[in-house]
Amino acid sequence: MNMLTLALAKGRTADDSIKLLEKVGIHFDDFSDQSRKLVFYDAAGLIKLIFVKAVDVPTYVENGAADLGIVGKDNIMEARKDIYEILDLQLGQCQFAVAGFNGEEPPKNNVLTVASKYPAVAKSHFQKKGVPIETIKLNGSVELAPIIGLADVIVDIVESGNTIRENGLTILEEMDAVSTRLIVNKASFTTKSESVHAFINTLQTGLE
Ligand SMILES: Nc1ncnc2c1ncn2[C@@H]1O[C@H](COP(=O)(O)OP(=O)(O)OP(=O)(O)O)[C@@H](O)[C@H]1O
Ligand SMILES: O=P(O)(O)OC[C@H]1O[C@H](OP(=O)(O)OP(=O)(O)O)[C@H](O)[C@@H]1O
Repeated sequence: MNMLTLALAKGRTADDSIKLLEKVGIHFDDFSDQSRKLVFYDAAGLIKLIFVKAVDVPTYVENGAADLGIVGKDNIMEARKDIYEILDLQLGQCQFAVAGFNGEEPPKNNVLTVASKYPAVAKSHFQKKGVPIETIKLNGSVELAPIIGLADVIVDIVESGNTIRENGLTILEEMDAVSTRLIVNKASFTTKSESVHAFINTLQTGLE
């Protein structure tokens, strides 16, 4: 068996991801998302876990710096990397949506302006509908954009809907469902086949 490197997304899904790994018997005794440590080894010595920013997980996996990644579908869709998406881990469940002010007419002469943490996702969504847009990349508090006139609408993640509601916006269009996924480097899938498949099978037992 090869030791596998697993890139795990920091942020709100990290604890649940670690819990899922623990549930299937993969233990990281010294893991704490409060510590400044970025590399952890499982007790059996089979997995080297690197703890990285969610947005960077697909990059680590595509380049083979990590064999495996645990990251949200939002970041996978935005990154458009050449990787395999293998399992839906059913964590961090939410949805992409277009949101804005209800009843507002789309701009007639100029293109629709869309603010998002996910400009590629936004572009692809509106392109499929034949609607030309201009994207404005933001890194958070995206709901502010229509309020202060920075953009006509936003493309963002919605879970409870509280952020949208509390800022006076409405969902104008529902888009793809988002949840945390297991992704695999294409070369590792073949060259480390035994270890990768053992990991996938083990993780799958935690989902049933
Ligand atoms: N409101 C939400 N409900 C459920 N899952 C969410 C929600 N917001 C984000 N997620 C999922 O959790 C992942 C991590 O989100 P989080 O906001 O912690 O990371 P981030 O966007 O990288 O953070 P930041 O850029 O603020 O450091 C997202 O990629 C997404 O898949
Ligand atoms: O529908 P809700 O349950 O309100 O969740 C949706 C909110 O959660 C995420 O924001 P996050 O908390 O990551 O903050 P930021 O992106 O604005 O930094 C997302 O960008 C929405 O703003």
